[in-house]
Amino acid sequence: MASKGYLVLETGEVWEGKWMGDKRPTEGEVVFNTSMTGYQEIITDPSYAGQMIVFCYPLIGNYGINDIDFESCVPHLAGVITGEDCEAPSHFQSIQSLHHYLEHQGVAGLSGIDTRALVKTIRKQGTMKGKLVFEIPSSLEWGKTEPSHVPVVSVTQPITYEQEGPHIILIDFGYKKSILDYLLKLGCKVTVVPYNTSFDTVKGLKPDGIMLSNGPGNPEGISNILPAIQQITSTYPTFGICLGHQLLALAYGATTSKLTYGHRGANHPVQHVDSGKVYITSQNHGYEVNKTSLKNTPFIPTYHNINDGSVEGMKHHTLPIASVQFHPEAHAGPSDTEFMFRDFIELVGESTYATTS
Ligand SMILES: NC(=O)CC[C@H](N)C(=O)O
Repeated sequence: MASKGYLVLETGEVWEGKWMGDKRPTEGEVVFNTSMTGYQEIITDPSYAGQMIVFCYPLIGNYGINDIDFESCVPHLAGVITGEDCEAPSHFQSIQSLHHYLEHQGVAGLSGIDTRALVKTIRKQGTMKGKLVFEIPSSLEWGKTEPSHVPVVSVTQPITYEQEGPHIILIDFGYKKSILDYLLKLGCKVTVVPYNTSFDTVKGLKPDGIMLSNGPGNPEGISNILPAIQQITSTYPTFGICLGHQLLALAYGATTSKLTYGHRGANHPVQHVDSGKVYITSQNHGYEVNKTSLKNTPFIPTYHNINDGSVEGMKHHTLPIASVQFHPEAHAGPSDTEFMFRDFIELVGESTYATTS
């Protein structure tokens, strides 16, 4: 029988549940995701490094874990919190249960939690730290907050995927495999490079375009790389996704701030400013680019969030640089905005300024 365990929040609130996965107590920032499916993709998205995910959908694990939908080789999240964990999955592609996967990968979790009530608490008080423990501690001490998890999740050496097409440098802040898959499907040669790669190294790889990936944590946590980002992106056509979008904004003088409880789910509506068209997007972020701060930069907003009006995309007013806060690669989520990968590759093909630089 599963042992009892507790989620203890920074506020002192305690939630009792059934322990699942790895047996070591853990701590992290407690965030919630509203997606109804896609727990495997969510759990393996490196952007969740250091965070515990509360799944709003009441049951997870019911279709098991397959060997197709991983977004990274290993999960980096700090824990999983769910209403019910299905221990007997049923799906023709399933190779193991979620419970076993978490156990093998060293990720702890709690099931049997009233996630609806927990989400209401987070919505009201904002994302906060939490611990998963076997016994309620008499006093709460928190581990040192790391400045950024990006150095942990990023590759340490460049990796090239050879193909005949345009050469895209994917700067890895914790990229989801689906981003690489889209680029490869479109025929690109892709080199994944470490997050702190210098301008000279990028130039030496003779890129046709740059993709700035998603990734974990506060974008200000890696502000040391902003001058390189500025130099690289003002030289080559660039597209930024999520953390990549936030870093781009910071590199050109805009500011970012933390949302109360973030946007994490597969049905976030965004509106294209010019056409008025609405797209349903997959999202996973806790920070936003401050709209007013874009006024002092060469960027103009291109998309905004229908729910809270926050900036969801921007483009440079003269150079071929654009970015989005949401995830056009989706996975999990709707493919409404996958056209963005095609548009970017077309732009790379038409662009002359990289080759003349
Ligand atoms: N998915 C991402 O790239 C997340 C970006 C950033 N870590 C945030 O939470 O806002």
